[in-house]
Amino acid sequence: MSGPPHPLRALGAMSGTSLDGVDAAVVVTDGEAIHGFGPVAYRAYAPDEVALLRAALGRWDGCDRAARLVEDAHADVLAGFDAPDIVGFHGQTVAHDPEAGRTRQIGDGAALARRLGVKTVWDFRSEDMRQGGQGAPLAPFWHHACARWIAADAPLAFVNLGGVGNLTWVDPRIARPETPGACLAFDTGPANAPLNDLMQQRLGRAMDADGALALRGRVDDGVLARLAALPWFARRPPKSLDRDAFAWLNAAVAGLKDADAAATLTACAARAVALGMAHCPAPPSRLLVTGGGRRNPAMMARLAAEIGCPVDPVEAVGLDGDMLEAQAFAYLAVRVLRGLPTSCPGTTGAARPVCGGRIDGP
Ligand SMILES: Nc1ncnc2c1ncn2[C@@H]1O[C@H](COP(=O)(O)OP(=O)(O)OP(=O)(O)O)[C@@H](O)[C@H]1O
Ligand SMILES: CC(=O)N[C@H]1[C@@H]2OC[C@@H](O2)[C@@H](O)[C@@H]1O[C@H](C)C(=O)O
Repeated sequence: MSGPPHPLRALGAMSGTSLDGVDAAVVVTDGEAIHGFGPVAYRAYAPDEVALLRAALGRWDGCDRAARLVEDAHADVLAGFDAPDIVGFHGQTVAHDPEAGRTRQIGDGAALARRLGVKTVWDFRSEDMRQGGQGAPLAPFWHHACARWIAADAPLAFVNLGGVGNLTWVDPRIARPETPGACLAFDTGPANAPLNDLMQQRLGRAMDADGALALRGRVDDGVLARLAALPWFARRPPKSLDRDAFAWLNAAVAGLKDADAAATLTACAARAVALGMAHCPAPPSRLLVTGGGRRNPAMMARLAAEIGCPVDPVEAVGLDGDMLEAQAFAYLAVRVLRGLPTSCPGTTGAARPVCGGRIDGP
């Protein structure tokens, strides 16, 4: 007689679009419910490593040195964990063109599995694209599991403010995430990427730490209005973006003083989320914010001002906003192992629920 599936100790790793480093986290799960959370770790990329990764952005082939760096950085950080049952390895996205049906994450999961001696699930996005999906976002099924873990009893939304922003609306009263009506997800628009690029270009800094510069500036409403008028925002989800899809914003603020430019790009990230809220099937009871942008008080204040429901960092419900994406790939790895779907029409636009990921290793 087969009982309920045994929970596994899954170790997930994510190297996000802001190119800051590798996040790694353990989740104990049967691929459906969350049974517990385990240790986490972070391995920052050094400045020369960031430069190597930046040079790979937009490249559909080559970049072997950048790929080796991604593998080495992951091998370093993942080897520090105690005997996981399975690894979920996202890799580093360097190019993403959903309209052309192509996406590229560098780093070889089979090589990583050999180095770690642990079964590894990777290449999470390709199968979704083959089935007509955007290949992103993939965290939504994890957000759904989190909403059930916190015993939410009404629809709510998660917003990830990484390089790009993405939003997941979930109805936790529906048990399976692939059931129509349980999840709707899409990329909202620019989040930290244009702001980080501005800080790097003008001040040689990686980010507007704590929103200090933006808090001193004035928002240029003309730029915000130009952003809001883009057909992207009216387009119905699912939809996903390349990191640099809104690079024109940096040209749009070129004539503004540093503080005003930072304030304007910060406001753009919040406005993109607010415009995205219109696509939710029903107003969410609350908005839970994850990703680095939740540490930026200027961005959070703009968001709270633009959104018609309570806005809180995910820490308000006991989750770890630095690790949610790494945890997502731990969870998805177990789902792939069990043959459960990792995306569906409501999250990526795939024609049907898709189980996406390659499995390699012992
Ligand atoms: N204290 C802070 N103040 C302001 N901004 C911050 C702070 N901490 C992090 N950030 C912003 O968050 C970014 C990192 O966010 P995060 O780690 O969520 O991105 P990511 O996972 O790489 O991106 P993505 O989710 O798009 O793949 C930083 O590059 C910075 O812009
Ligand atoms: C192609 C790609 O790597 N997309 C990332 C990126 O960063 C945020 C947003 O754009 C999201 O679509 C996705 O990452 C998260 C982990 C996701 O797939 O849910």
